[in-house]
Amino acid sequence: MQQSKLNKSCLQQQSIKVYVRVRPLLKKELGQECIIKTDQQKYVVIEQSTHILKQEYDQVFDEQVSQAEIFKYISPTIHKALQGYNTTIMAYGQTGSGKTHTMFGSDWEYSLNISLGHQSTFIDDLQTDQNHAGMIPRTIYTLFNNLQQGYYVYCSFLQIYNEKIYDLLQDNKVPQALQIHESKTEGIYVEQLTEYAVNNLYDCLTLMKRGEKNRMIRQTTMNLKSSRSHTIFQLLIETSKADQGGQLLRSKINLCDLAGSEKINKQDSMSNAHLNELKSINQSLTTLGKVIQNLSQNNKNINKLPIPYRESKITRLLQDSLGGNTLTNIFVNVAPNIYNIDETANSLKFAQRARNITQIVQANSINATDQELVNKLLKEIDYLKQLLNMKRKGLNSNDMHFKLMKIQEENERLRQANLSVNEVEKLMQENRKMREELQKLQSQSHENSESSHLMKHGSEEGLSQSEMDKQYNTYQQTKLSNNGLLIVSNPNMQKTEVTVRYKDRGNKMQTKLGYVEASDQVLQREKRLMSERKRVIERLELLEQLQFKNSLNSSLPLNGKISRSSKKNSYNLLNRTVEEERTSLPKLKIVERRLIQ
Ligand SMILES: Nc1ncnc2c1ncn2[C@@H]1O[C@H](COP(=O)(O)OP(=O)(O)OP(=O)(O)O)[C@@H](O)[C@H]1O
Repeated sequence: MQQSKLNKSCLQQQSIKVYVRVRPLLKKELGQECIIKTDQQKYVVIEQSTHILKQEYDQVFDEQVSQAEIFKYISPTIHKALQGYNTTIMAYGQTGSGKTHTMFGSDWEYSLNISLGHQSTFIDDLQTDQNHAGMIPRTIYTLFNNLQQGYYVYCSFLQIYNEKIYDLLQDNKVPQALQIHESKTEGIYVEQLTEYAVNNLYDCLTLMKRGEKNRMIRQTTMNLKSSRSHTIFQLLIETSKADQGGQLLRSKINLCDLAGSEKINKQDSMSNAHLNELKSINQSLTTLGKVIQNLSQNNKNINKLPIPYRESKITRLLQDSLGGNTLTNIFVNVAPNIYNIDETANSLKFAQRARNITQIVQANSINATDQELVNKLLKEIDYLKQLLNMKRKGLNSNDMHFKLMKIQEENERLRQANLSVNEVEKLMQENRKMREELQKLQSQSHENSESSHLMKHGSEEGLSQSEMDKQYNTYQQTKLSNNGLLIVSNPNMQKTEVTVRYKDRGNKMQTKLGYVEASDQVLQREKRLMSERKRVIERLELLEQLQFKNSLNSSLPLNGKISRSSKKNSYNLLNRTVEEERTSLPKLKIVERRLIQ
């Protein structure tokens, strides 16, 4: 096996690109003095007695410049990501300066003309909209529009709140703080962060909206909906087919919306929670400032300063974006009014320093037969299988042990063998398929748990099927017109979504979303399961007789034959239902034939 290494394409030197964006005055600020001027879309000019400056940036956007116009400067980096370059786009600035507006947009899907035929309208609007959708939805749109066959996309979304990392795509009631790790193949990564396999633009936008909803926000003096956490929405792009040189491409797009710094307002009484947030936001931004300052000085000095990446979670996670192999674009958002002049001057100082940082970048590719990659894939596949197994068992009475056992044996065989490029490609596809199945099961089990609760309420109310259907239709329309993104799906056609009414403890009428299962469909499913179970048991019994006849007491090679451990495990499984008989039964048939010969 070859040594683990990231293959290097030609190295390029690249400065961090810094864009300054000045937001317009908000309604509540109308009439206030604007102190920021822009010149030739390159310079920021401030001429006040306390602050006089004229500074150059890669681009300066005044309040007139639309989101669509701004995205034109970002779009080339997204294309670079498709060639294997890691890319980061982040927004920095004081609270209320327009970071979230720049990255996500401002309630854009509500403001657009989204009707019941929402999908095409939504996409058309994203294409033509000038001012609502921010850099993240536009990045997603551009990425999927340019994705070639054989490219896979995975998506994750995290927030750092009070110096703890949380997964924004898990609707955990008690969120679990996650840990940062570093490995040779992965670089710096967050353990247990869910990575969703996304196949299209809709799925990806839906995840973005789901995560955004889970983010911590609070009303502050500066902003009605102030983000209280740093977020990173990450898209991982991988090729599933190696090129002629046996290389697989792998790159990341980090889309980061930082929390904004905020002054302690002595007049306002702040809650302890608010003060704690403020302290940890300001501390992490100070560390980010130090990192940027030292990196920019190191560019000029021979004596290198230490870079305090580890002093905050955000700098640790962005380590590669700030001082490593990444094409980095920073938006520095500023408010235009005199009231914020000190914060604006600080933000511009940060922007100047960031501009001095140069990075050495290269496209990433991994040798498909790299031992570390292979080990990682095998480990992941083992893990996913176990998860899948548990999920499947939790969902219905079908038992997947038999299948799992077969796959584990196959895995063991692969582990001992040197893998060819083709085999690694197969592993990657298997991994992807399992992730997709797991995601489906996860969303189904979520629906199921909601369903049993709501079914109860539905029956308590004694709603008839037609009443439920009527309410379902009303619900469907509300949901589509409210959201515009989520499709109410009914994947296995065994359930019908309804809105059920019920009385709460205070005897007040409430409505909730629920599901009803058509009874004949349930019966049919049970019947099918029973006959599958019977057939599998018969096969296993026959196999046992044949093995006995042939006095097969020693292990056989695994490929296409059955081992002693399989035999033993098969017997343990006799009383369990096996779901995927179509895949397991043909294999058993082959075994029988060989034994008879
Ligand atoms: N370019 C812009 N055009 C129109 N409105 C804007 C623009 N930038 C910001 N706003 C508005 O200003 C307000 C504050 O913006 P936003 O929430 O994006 O700030 P922020 O920097 O993310 O703040 P925080 O750090 O507190 O989360 C919002 O109401 C937003 O819609």
